[in-house]
Amino acid sequence: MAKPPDHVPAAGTLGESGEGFQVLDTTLRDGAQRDGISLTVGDKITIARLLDDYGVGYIEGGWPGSNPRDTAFFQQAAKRALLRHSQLVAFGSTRKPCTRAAQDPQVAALLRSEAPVVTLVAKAHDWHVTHALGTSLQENLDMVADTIDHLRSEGRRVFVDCEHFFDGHHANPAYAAAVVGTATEAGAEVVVLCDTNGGTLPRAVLGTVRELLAGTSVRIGIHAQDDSGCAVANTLAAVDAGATHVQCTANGYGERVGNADLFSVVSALELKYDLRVLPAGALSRSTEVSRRIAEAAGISPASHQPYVGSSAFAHKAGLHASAIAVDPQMYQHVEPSRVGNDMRMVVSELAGRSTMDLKCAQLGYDTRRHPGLAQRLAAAVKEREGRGQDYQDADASFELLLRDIILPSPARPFSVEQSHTVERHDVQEGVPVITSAVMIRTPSGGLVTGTAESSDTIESVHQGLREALGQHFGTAVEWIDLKRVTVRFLSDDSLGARVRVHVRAADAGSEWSCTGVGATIAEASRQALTDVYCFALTVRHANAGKPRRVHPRPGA
Ligand SMILES: CC(=O)SCCNC(=O)CCNC(=O)[C@H](O)C(C)(C)COP(=O)(O)OP(=O)(O)OC[C@H]1O[C@@H](n2cnc3c(N)ncnc32)[C@H](O)[C@@H]1OP(=O)(O)O
Ligand SMILES: CC(=O)C(=O)O
Repeated sequence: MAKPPDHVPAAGTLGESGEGFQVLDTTLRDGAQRDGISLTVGDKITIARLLDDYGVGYIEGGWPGSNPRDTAFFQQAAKRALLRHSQLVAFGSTRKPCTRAAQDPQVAALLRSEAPVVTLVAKAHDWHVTHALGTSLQENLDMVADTIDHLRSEGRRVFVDCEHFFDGHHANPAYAAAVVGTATEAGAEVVVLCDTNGGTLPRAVLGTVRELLAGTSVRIGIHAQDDSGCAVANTLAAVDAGATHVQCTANGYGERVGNADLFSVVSALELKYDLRVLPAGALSRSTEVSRRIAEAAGISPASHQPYVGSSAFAHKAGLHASAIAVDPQMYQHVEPSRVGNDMRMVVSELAGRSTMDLKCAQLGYDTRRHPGLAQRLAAAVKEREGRGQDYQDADASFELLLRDIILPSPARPFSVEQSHTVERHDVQEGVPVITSAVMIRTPSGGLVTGTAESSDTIESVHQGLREALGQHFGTAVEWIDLKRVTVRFLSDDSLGARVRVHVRAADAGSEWSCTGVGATIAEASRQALTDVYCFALTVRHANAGKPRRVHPRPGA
């Protein structure tokens, strides 16, 4: 583990609430500035509760007075005593030029929010003061001092977000430092240096924060936008230089490309800097909290997000798997369970025997009882992927392939003997009519045919197959639903045009995915759908109610 920087308090020296080192989450304010997010008051309450349970020190709830929903959120938060662990923070700006903070309606709304802490955004770049705000450099300093003074006189703790600090410091270091000095003298508890345009790189952050800290005793914070892909790195660079307050958003949501991701930052601070910034045990809930916040925000979870993404600990390359079989940490920077995530083996043409051994163990099969199985499986997967198949997101098809090899035949509950799909155009209705007839052979050797019509090819094949299965298996197939079907047209000089279909299916208890490939959509979907029902009628039935083993340790 890397040694923490010298200035950082050692683990155990921080208060239970993280007072020694402050984490401020601004998902409900800056996160809501991401295009595509529109949080209702209820969504905000849900996210605030998740963050509060997770244990961040401060939750910035929005800008009271700027819109009805933010105002209502603060009213509800006050009425319900929403937060148990975290401090609620209201965000707003310094007063308007040439007025008094006591007369500024926006500042009054901050007080009315009843939040005990206020983050004030203040201009720190001289060009922004003169050209965007349209006032003098001195008046901007007066706005900072007057607003802090007024809020403090009303009993609020004040954090100051120095907007465009790094660009401003580059252009006019003396003025940027004067804004920090003014905020400090007026009693700001934290002065937060913002990389508002996200263009600053870690080396500049490190140098600038270090330089600033040499001349001030105020607590310095960092707020980094991710426009250069450096928000997390910049946040950690500021901590390296001595910052002890970090502003982040869940899953990095935020204006333009986003902010420093809360889960990456707290994971790094806890696991790599050995700092306790969350209550004991909270870090291991990171993956769950990340996904629940994504759900509340209406954004699909990012599979490749560091630490908490579903692919953060997914291993595809055969050589990686062979070392993981010795010790998973050989190809992992942290143990996945520390952040509540899982290790996952990905089956593909890039896999070798070790991937197959580990994957089979994850699926609950002991390959040691079947000498040569891993090798045969790897060869079968490579050969099929060479024909266009893709097993990466099709564990159920892989498990059927594995069972085809290890079980005495017939391993499957039925086989498709024939299937035909024909399309005609209904002139009266003006739509295509696709008819599919699917003949299956049952375990007793009987033949059953199902026929269906639809305007959609996959639906027609699906209903034809289901009709045939229903005649033999009865209600056993009725509880199966298709959740998602994806079709990809493959162009490969050696194969000619091919179609690949992925189907995600579900019953009341779980979901599973299958794949098929063929010259037509009908052929590819028939293969994938056959796997869907074979899996349901064998593996799902056999495992109903039984937990799957998911974390095989080598030799376990
Ligand atoms: C870097 C950041 O992300 S800071 C957070 C930014 N977040 C948001 O803007 C979201 C919420 N904002 C809003 O709902 C609206 O912009 C409001 C309610 C705040 C203001 O709306 P309006 O009064 O219609 O003004 P508008 O948005 O056009 O302009 C903002 C005004 O604030 C002024 N302003 C900007 N920064 C500051 C500051 N730090 N201190 C004081 N005034 C400021 C601007 O100069 C402009 O003044 P003007 O009214 O004299 O032109
Ligand atoms: C305050 C803020 O959100 C920024 O400067 O980016």
